[in-house]
Amino acid sequence: MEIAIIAHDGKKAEMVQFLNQHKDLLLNKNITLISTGTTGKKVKKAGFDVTRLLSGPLGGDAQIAARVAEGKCNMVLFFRDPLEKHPHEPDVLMLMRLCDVHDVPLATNPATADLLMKAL
Ligand SMILES: O=C(CO)COP(=O)(O)O
Repeated sequence: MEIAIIAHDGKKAEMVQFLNQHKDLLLNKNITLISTGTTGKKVKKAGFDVTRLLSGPLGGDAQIAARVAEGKCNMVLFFRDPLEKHPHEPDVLMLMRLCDVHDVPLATNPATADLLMKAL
């Protein structure tokens, strides 16, 4: 299955920590990771195999949203930073909307993502 991982700047360290906590599961379950550009760079540096798309502000969220709409992406882990403003907020909302339209599991914080990992 394909899982998208995205983290705003203030949440990137938490994303890497989260992935490390679930490393065994992510490596053993035939899971493919995709991500927005800068998140992917950090995640790759931490030793994970990930397909990087464009950076969020340049359209990365929109690319992932398209994969959700096409039925290619099966889960989205999106650690948003609710305390920061983002120029591409419309793209962020579109991604979350399409997850709801297509009933694709979406976690926007580590606690929820943790529950989704338990369900895998
Ligand atoms: O902005 C983002 C999500 O909206 C994340 O993009 P980056 O991973 O490129 O920082």
